[in-house]
Order: sequence, then structure tokens, then C-alpha cells
Amino acid sequence: MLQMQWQSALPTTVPWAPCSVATLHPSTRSWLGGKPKVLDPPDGCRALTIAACWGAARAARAHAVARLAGRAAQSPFEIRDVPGKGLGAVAVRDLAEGELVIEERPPITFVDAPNWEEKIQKQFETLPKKTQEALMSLHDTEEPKTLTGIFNTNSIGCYSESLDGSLCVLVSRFNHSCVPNCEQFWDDEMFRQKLFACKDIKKGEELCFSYLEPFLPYTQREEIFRRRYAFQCHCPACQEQSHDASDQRRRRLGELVRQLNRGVSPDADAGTSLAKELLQLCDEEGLALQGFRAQASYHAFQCLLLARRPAEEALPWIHLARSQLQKSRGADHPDVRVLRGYEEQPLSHPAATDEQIDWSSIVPAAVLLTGAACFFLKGQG
Ligand SMILES: C[S@@+](CC[C@H](N)C(=O)[O-])C[C@H]1O[C@@H](n2cnc3c(N)ncnc32)[C@H](O)[C@@H]1O
Repeated sequence: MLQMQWQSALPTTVPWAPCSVATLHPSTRSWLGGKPKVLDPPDGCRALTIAACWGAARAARAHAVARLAGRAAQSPFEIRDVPGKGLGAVAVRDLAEGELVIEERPPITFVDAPNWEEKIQKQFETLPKKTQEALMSLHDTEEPKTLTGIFNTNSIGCYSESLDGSLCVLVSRFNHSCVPNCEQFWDDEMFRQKLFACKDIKKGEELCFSYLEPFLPYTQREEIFRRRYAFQCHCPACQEQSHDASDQRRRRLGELVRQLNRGVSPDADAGTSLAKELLQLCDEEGLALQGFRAQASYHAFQCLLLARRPAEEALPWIHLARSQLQKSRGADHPDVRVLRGYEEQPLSHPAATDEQIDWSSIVPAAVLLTGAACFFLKGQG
């Protein structure tokens, strides 16, 4: 499992380790702090989750497909066979960039600890039988199926103060793409895995998110897919005859993200150039990833304020950052509300005042990022 975290300013992308679905995962820990609160799921979400928890292995599969098809009015996708990939999610109507595709409360959550397998087994045993059956019907890269194997194949990162990963019933059916049209986000406040459309999507298109950080070159991605997920990726990026140009762009993206995560500086020109280059590389590479883009735009905004440049210069960047973040977390997310505040009053941002910036939220993020990366690399070793 991987998860992305852009914590220095906005959500970042960090690989995460022992379990499996590598996800492009915007930050779940609000960089504003605050205690996560667990709310009851909205009815639609509950219905979808329940819908997916029926039936035993095969029956659950068929049932979920039929049930979801019947719910097309509410759900923008259905789960069905996708050639060469097993089951997958396919759009049953057009989706607009930034639209919520699914939110799901995970029946099993994970905290990284030596006895994690025992802990997920205990949680599993307390679940209703139908949920257990739905979970055990999920794909396992190994035979015979085990809860650990299913967790390793399907778990999704949910970095937060208290959680490292989760196992969902429906989100687990979404396949991977290196040029995804959906973006995953763990909403700690709502205790939900969420997927948002990161670009406009046409009815009939498969909905995919990225299991990996976007800046890995082709051969590294291929190796991870082979070793951890036992598949060969046939997404448009992997199907290119030559991967040189793409690899170069993705490596450079990685460098830029590392620079972003070092923090902001009063060198406004360097800050805005970095953001522009990152956004352009994303465009060239077909990476819509709005949370990723939001981090770059917010970085430029902060650098301009630190350099005491006029607010009019910083405003377009905070507009962009807010709009991008909103598309990857939803309009009501607390971080989006904060950015809306800065849109209204850019000079209320700490970088614009004479007060010392509180680097405490920046430095731990860099440490976390490095730690997570090491953890991930260890997991790959
Ligand atoms: C989290 S599951 C996704 C749902 C799965 N297809 C199913 O039938 O339940 C991950 C597995 O889906 C398949 N898969 C995901 N993305 C794929 C891709 N881009 N190409 C081929 N197979 C893929 C692989 O078998 C992988 O191990």
C-alpha cells in the first residue's frame, strides 16, 4: 500500500509500505491540526457499502455488479469485468473534473505495528458475515486466498494521526492507471476513503486511480506491479513505444516535489518557476492529479507572500490552489475552507506577516515524507 502526502504546504505524495494498494494519496492529516471526528455515513454511502456486502464469494461479485448497475442513478459507476484486469469500475455517465466518485467507510483499518495481521483478523471477526464474505471475495494475488493476501492486494493508505491504512469493499475494485482519471483521498474527518474525478470523464470510460507515486519511472513501476500486484500495466503511459521522455518528466517531477517538501523560501521567482514547471510537466505527462497541482500552486503563493510581493501577484496562485485542492478533497474539506479564507484575505496568511513562520508544521512533514519513502523502499527491497 502506498499513500501520498504533501504535508509541507498541501497534500503530498508519499509511498507507504507493508500492505498494498499504492495510492496517490493526498494528505489526510489536516495541516491545520484538529482532532478527527467520526461521523455517521451519509445514507447514499451507507447504501452503497451495504450493497457491496452481500453474498458469498461468487455471489457477492455478481450481486455487487447487478446491485450497482441498478443504482446507476445514484452511483456514477458500475463494477464489471474489464478485459485483462478482472473486475473494475466503469463510468455509467459523464463525470466532471472534481466530482466525487465514491466515498466509503472502510470495514477494516490498519495501524502499522508488528502484530498488524493479528489485529486485522480480530477486526474481521467482529464484522457482519456479509461484510466478511464481501471482503473475502476481493482479489488476492496469491492462492489460496487469505485475509492477509487480500489486505496486501487491496489495502489503501490513509495517513492520519491514528491510522495508516484501510481495506474497503468497493474502492478495492478500482484498477490502477499511471495516467489516472481519479484521485484518492482519505478524509480523516469523515473517516472515509474518497475518490474524486481528477479530469472530465466520459460515460463508458474505466475509472482508475494510481497505486503508485506519479514520479516513478517506467521500469520501477513495472517491477512493483509485477512483484506486488502480479500484473502488467496496459495504461496509455506504459503502452508507449519509448518511455524515455515520460521517465525524464516523471524523474524531474520527483525532484520538484522534493524541493517543494524542503519548504518555502522568500525567493519568489524560484518558487513560482518551480510551480510553473511542475504544472507544465503534469500537463505534458497527462497527470491531472489535482492535489499534486494544489501543492505547487500553494507553494508559489507562500513564496510570493514571504518575498513581500503585492497581494495581486499572489492571488492567482491561491485561487488556483483552492480550486485544485477542492477538486481533490471536496468543497467542504477544512483545508479547502482555509484556502478560501486566504483567497479572501491573502495577507492573513502567516507568510505575509512579520511574525515568524511556524515551521513546526513543515519540518515534521519533511521528516514524515522521508520516513515514509524509506519505509516504502524497504518494502520494495
Ligand atoms: C485492488 S485490485 C483491483 C480490482 C481487481 N481488478 C478485481 O478484480 O477485484 C488490484 C488487482 O487488479 C488488477 N489490476 C489493477 N490495475 C491493473 C492494470 N492497470 N492492468 C492490469 N491489471 C490490473 C491486478 O490483478 C491487481 O492485482
